[in-house]
Amino acid sequence: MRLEGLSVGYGARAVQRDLDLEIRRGDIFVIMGGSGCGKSTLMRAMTGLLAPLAGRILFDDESFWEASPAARERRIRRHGVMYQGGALWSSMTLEENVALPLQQYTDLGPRQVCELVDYKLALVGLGGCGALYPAEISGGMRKRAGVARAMALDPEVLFFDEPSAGLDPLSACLLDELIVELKHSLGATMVVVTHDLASIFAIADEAVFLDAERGTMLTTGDPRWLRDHAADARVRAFLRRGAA
Ligand SMILES: Nc1ncnc2c1ncn2[C@@H]1O[C@H](COP(=O)(O)OP(=O)(O)OP(=O)(O)O)[C@@H](O)[C@H]1O
Repeated sequence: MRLEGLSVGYGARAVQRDLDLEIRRGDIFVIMGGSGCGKSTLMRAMTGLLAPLAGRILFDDESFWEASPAARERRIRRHGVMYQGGALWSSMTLEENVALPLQQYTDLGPRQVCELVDYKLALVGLGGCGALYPAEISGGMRKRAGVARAMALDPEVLFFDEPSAGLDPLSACLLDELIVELKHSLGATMVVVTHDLASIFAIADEAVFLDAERGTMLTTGDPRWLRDHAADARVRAFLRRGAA
C-alpha cells in the first residue's frame, strides 16, 4: 500500500499534506501522533470514507480514489475496519453482528455462516459468547467482537481506529497481543491508528509520525528505533512521553 503526495482534510482545510509512504504487506503499520494531528482523518481516506484533497492512495499499484466507484467498492470489501467503540449493532447478538457481513456479501448458506462466525469468535477469544448482546459484555470483549466482525470476510488489510481507547491497561495489552497473533495467523496487513505508547511499542513493525503543527509527517520507521534515534526532537519527545 502506498500514499503518494497525499493531502487529507475537510473543505479547503488540509489537516495533513504531502504524505508519502509505503506499507509493506503483512506488517503492522501504526499511524501515530498527538491529539488532533489527523490520524483518524487519514484513516478515513484510506478506508473510503473521505476523498483526499490531493495525491493518491495505492493498493497493489491501483489508485483507490481514481478507480470507479464499483472498483472502489470491491476493494473496500477486501478490507476490514474496527472502529473505536467496536461499532457493533446493539440490538444484535455477537454472532448476528459477525454474521451480517457474511450474509450481505457472500452466497454462503446459514450453516456455513454459522460455522465461520463460531470460528471468528473463537479466534478473538470469544468462543461460546455468540449469544450475548454487546451491552452484556465488557469494553475489551466488545473490541474483540469488533475485530471478529472486521475479519468476517477474511480481509487482506485490517484497519484499527484507536483499538486501546477506553480500555484498562491489562485489556489493552490483551488486545495488542490479539492483534499480533492475528498478524501471524492471518498474514493480513494491519493499519493501526493510536497514540498509546505501550501499544505502539508492543505491536508496530513500522510507524509514521504525523505532526499537528506542521500538518505533515515528520518521519517513518520502527518506533523503538525512532525513540532513540529520530532526527526530529518532537518525535523523540512523543515516544519518550516528553523527555527530550
Ligand atoms: N468532520 C470533520 N469536519 C471538520 N473538521 C474535522 C472533522 N473531523 C475532524 N476534524 C478536524 O480535523 C483535525 C484532525 O482530527 P482527527 O480526528 O483526524 O485527529 P486525530 O489525530 O485522530 O485526533 P485524536 O487522537 O484526538 O482522535 C482536528 O482539528 C479536527 O478538529
